[in-house]
Amino acid sequence: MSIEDGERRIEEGVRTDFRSRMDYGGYLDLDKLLDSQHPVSTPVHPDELLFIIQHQTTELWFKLVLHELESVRTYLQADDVSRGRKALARVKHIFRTLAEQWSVLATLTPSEYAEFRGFLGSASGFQSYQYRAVEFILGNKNAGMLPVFAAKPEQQERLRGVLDSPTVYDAFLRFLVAHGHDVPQQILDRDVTHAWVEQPGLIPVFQRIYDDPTAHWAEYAMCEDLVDLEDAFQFWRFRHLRTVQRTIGYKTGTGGSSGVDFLKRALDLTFFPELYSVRTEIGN
Ligand code: HEM
Ligand SMILES: N[C@@H](CC(=O)c1ccccc1NC=O)C(=O)O
Repeated sequence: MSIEDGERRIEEGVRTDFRSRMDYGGYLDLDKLLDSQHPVSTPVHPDELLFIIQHQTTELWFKLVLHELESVRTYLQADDVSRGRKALARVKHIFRTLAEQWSVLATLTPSEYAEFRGFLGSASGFQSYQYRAVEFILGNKNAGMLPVFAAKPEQQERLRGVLDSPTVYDAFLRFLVAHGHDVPQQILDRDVTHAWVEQPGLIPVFQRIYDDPTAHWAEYAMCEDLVDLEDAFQFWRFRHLRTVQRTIGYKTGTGGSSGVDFLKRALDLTFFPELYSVRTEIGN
């Protein structure tokens, strides 16, 4: 009998004494994690906890995204496309989850948010160092973001490290060269500290792959994975924009930007423009 009087019987072997054993909370450092929510509103607004947890969970996922993207780059450099694709798939699923998570924050009404927004001062997601690092490693580099982190030298240095390193796309182009594709040398020699700008010289390279996927399956699959990733990332940006619009309308941001209009312009940023442009040529 599995249920008695509505209770599941706890089996004999189930451990209950953790005075000298590793337990759940210890392993996960839950004391620290669950003691990290500090509302600043006075009196504490009941919805500020939602606001904090939504950000903290996002930052935790960003931490994993960055870690996985660094490994995608390493796998590509080591010519291990299968493992690269697997790590990329994980990142894609994280972004889909994060895009979906906006619906939780959307339960915060404009009037509820207005009641504690003033307590946030000039804090803004614009100052998220991990978000910026993810943008950088994917190619949206912008050295102008570094001063934002001047008050946090450790973060600023890590961000500078990502700015100075090749992107996932740079690593992918080298992978293509190793597999016999004719990537123009001046593209390979680019200054990796700059934002990626569309390179028409890459279109024929991708055209050759898309014209005969069977002959270039690994490269083809990786191209499609990158498109999936850009789509998922843009979807996150879009849902952020729409959540902001429904919550603060056209107010200027706490970070000092115009707000919705500034966020809209981020939708024009792109990581892998040639992978979209090549689609225009398919079937012609
Ligand atoms: C009601 C909730 C939110 C509002 C009203 C809001 C509003 C804004 C605004 C107005 C900006 C532009 C910068 C500024 O002037 O402040 C911004 C940027 C940003 N926010 Fe939010 N945000 C919200 C929730 C979130 C959440 C949950 C995250 C997750 C970490 C987030 C991450 C970001 C990031 C990364 C940026 C920089 C975007 C960029 O540079 O393109 N925001 N937000
Ligand atoms: N920029 C937002 C404030 C905000 O959303 C925020 C404030 C503190 C920490 C993170 C935030 N999230 C995203 O910008 C606003 O203008 O209302």
